[in-house]
Amino acid sequence: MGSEITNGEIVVSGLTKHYKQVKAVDGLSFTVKPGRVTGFLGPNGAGKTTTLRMLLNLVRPTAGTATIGGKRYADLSDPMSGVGAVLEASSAHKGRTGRNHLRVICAAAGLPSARADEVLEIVGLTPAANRKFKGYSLGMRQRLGIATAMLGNPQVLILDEPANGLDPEGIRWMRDFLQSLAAQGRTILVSSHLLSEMELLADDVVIIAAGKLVAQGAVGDIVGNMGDGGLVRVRTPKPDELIAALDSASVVRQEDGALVVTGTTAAVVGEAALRAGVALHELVTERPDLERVFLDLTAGKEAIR
Ligand SMILES: Nc1ncnc2c1ncn2[C@@H]1O[C@H](COP(=O)(O)OP(=O)(O)OP(=O)(O)O)[C@@H](O)[C@H]1O
Repeated sequence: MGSEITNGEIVVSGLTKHYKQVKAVDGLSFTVKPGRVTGFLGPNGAGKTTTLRMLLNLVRPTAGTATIGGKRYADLSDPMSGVGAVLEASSAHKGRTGRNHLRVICAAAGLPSARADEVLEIVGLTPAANRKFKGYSLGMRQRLGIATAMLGNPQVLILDEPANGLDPEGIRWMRDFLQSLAAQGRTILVSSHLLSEMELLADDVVIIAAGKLVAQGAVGDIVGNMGDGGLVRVRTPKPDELIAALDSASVVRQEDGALVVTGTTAAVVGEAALRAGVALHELVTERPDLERVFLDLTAGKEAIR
């Protein structure tokens, strides 16, 4: 792996990018740890791509800094072995095979052409190595993009929306692939606008909206906190007695006779039923629609722009 970066921690500090009136990124600070897959999550237009572009020295910040392994990208002497990135759906010369596409880049970068076959193997594209790019599916194009980013055997991998358009099997492959790279001690940063994707792919998550940090932490903790607004669905032959035993303001009667209780847990409802001496025929916790909670968490911020 690249010797220049030994600890590929990404540190974003006070990062800001203004385009005339638009505060695309606005005083953003977060860190990304090596050895983990970190999801960079935010609704469309939140500023994810602009942040990644600043990290890769493709856009100049209005203020603040972004470093990888303690250095700005522009100061890396061998960026290819330090950082691999795929910012857009991969494109290649349509009539060129995947293998030749990679060989051309190897030649330009001074890498042995055998490296092309190694990265094809790493991303599972060997069977399609001699097929032309124009015949590649979206999933194969994503893999070829990642293969390109892996040419320099980078310590840090940055992928913009890598799961976009993948089918469940493709997402499962992506998860296993990214997890295996993280297990080797690499730093993996992947963006998405879908919480459900991040739940599948990431260990940690950084959530932004309107260019600002909303939350950062282990994906399980963040999703767990979002789940606090859970619902308990309960069915009893004596609903009036149960409602009397609960905070009635939190209970909604359903048309099918069930009760839905908000802001509580199944344990609290079960114990209230026991105290009231009513039988329960059903008691389930319903997970809130996390995508909905995520949108609520990040909504309203749009208006700030
Ligand atoms: N070159 C530019 N000039 C002007 N405004 C820009 C430019 N690049 C981005 N923006 C604006 O900055 C904001 C953030 O855009 P950005 O692409 O970083 O968001 P994003 O989170 O990556 O969204 P998406 O998922 O849609 O790509 C948007 O309002 C966008 O219109």
